Amino acid sequence: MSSTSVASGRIDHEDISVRLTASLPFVHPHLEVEKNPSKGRLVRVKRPIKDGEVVLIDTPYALVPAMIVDEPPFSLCSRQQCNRRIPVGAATVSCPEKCLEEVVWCSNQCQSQDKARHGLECSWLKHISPEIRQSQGDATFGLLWMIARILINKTNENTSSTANEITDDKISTSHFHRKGWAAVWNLDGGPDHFPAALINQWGSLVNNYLVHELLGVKHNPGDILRLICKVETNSFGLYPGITGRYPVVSHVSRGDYYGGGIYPTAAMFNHACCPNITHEVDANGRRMFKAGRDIEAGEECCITYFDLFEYPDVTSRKEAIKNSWSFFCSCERCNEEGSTEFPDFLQDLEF
Ligand SMILES: C[S@@+](CC[C@H](N)C(=O)[O-])C[C@H]1O[C@@H](n2cnc3c(N)ncnc32)[C@H](O)[C@@H]1O
Repeated sequence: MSSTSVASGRIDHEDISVRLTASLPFVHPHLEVEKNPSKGRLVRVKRPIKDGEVVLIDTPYALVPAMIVDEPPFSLCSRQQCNRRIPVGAATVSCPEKCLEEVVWCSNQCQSQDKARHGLECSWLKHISPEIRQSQGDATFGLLWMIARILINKTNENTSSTANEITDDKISTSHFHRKGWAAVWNLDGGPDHFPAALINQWGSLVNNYLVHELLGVKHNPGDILRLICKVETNSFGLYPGITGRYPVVSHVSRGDYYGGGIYPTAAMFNHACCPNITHEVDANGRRMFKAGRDIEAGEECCITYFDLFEYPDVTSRKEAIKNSWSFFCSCERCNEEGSTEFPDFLQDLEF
């Protein structure tokens, strides 16, 4: 067991495994959130942080198992307070209603403790998911299931209505003081961040599938649409390995996707292709962020949003970011590598 402590901002894996989820999220005392005109909010370091220090540990507000890969390396225990990853082939408990193959628990105890929560999604999964998967595809179903689980967790949290009063222009920089649904609703991303055609498509999905009598929770369709925008802007994938080692080790990938989730506190990190923060998920879905090098006071803390191993050149990285997150990366590495590339407009000129 390590002698370091959360209070000093230094924790290691052994500490985390015995710490109660209730004491999370942990945010290093040297971090603060501020606003930037081009990137929105960002996380900055007030006082230096050493290479390897844990800077943040977050618990997921909701997780869903991978829907888009044939053989994910793990399934996930459905009980939100457990989230255990279960290796393929290990024993699991399935839903007695056989609602969906991907719904499993790691033990009878988890299944029985999750009965009430799962009861709110079970009929919807059983009767509506086949239609969604067939007509909209697995990725869209995964997104809608994530939204359904968030709404169920919000309902179970029994939050006050004040969390719902936030509008996009009022999202607050005091994000680290918010927890649960209040932190989810304070996330960036509104309908104006996405093309109108996509918003219309999501609006139809909300009306057809999420405002539905078989889903055990009811919400305003406009708010559900805003929630989809927030989830699309802020969700994290689950991978077995570490994301964001830098410099990139050319033969080390973070491994295969096995699920996705919303980590409301960690979603404050912006992206850089030369990240100074790594992140990794433990066996219960908790996500730990560590300094990848010494970080000086005043530096921004950035993670990478994708596996840098898969996108070695600046052109493929810019393309991936544009397609998946709709922003233009101007990190130090892209600026440096981009300046050595032949600009697009010159390629069109005839000499
Ligand atoms: C997960 S959120 C990060 C926190 C966000 N800046 C906020 O205000 O809550 C992702 C969004 O942040 C912005 N962002 C992240 N990294 C960026 C970067 N390198 N350059 C520009 N914008 C970035 C984009 O708007 C992106 O959709």
